[in-house]
Amino acid sequence: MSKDKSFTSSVINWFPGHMTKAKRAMEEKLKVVDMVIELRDARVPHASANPLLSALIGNKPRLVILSKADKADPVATKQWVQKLSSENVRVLAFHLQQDALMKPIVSACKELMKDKIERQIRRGIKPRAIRVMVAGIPNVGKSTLINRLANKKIAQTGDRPGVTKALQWVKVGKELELLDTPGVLWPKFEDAQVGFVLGITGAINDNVLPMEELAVYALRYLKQHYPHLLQERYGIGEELDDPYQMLIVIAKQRGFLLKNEEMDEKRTVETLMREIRDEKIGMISWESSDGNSESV
Ligand SMILES: Nc1nc2c(ncn2[C@@H]2O[C@H](COP(=O)(O)OP(=O)(O)OP(=O)(O)O)[C@@H](O)[C@H]2O)c(=O)[nH]1
Repeated sequence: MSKDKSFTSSVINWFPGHMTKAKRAMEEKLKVVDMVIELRDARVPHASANPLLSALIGNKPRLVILSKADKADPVATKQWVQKLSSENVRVLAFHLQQDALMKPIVSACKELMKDKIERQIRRGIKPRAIRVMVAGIPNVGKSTLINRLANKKIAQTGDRPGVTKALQWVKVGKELELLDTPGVLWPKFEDAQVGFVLGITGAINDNVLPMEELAVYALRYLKQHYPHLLQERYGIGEELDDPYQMLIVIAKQRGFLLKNEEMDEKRTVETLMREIRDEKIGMISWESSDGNSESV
């Protein structure tokens, strides 16, 4: 893609230059917690991860929660859950607004902290509640998760630059205590592909995004991985490979044509992107676990 460079830098510039502050705030919080709940978007589990988090967390146990699982391809999500799991890392996937969260999350945290708790018991120490913080990139579902676990609406300020707030704990049942503000971190910016999939899933403000480029990326990807969904929704046939031609098919199907019979590109692109984000096309994952060598 010819505009890869400018695209990546526009995405990077969108994140305010406060990464050092965010990192420091995260380090402060990490000092007082036993473990971390890291949120990632189930549709883009690689791109929505923060590149520094593993180093920051060190050997503290981690529960990775893949949010928005209701929007992702369930087969891909299952593969990601397996891929990201390890001895010190459990992985769960949820529709954060609808699924029962409390039981599986408390139980995963207890499981991850089992050794430490057992050591305390052996030494005659009564184990206290497990202290946990939630961390993740913007818009990944941190507030939704904290509010559901706390069972009330907690005013969120996050780690916004300039906002200082005393650390507050929220009780989650008897066995867990959660920091009421999450750690907000930036996503990976390693290449344009990451920027594209974050843009497509709505993690980045549309105002800074070249929407036609996102649409072209999305159509190419869908053609390769979910051709039947393109066929079902827009009647885009097997033979069509050129994303621009696919846009024309969509424009014709919807009647998005200008006076001269040319396609109304802006409207077509906007409609396509909206329908992707609203899962009108289907449940789609934008990264496959085979393509990404990462484990956490
Ligand atoms: N469909 C769906 N939407 C979700 C899910 N989790 C969160 N959302 C929506 O995603 C949007 C962002 O959620 P928030 O909880 O505000 O995310 P956040 O990480 O706190 O966002 P910042 O405050 O920007 O850091 C909201 O519109 C939520 O309703 C989910 O599992 N499924």
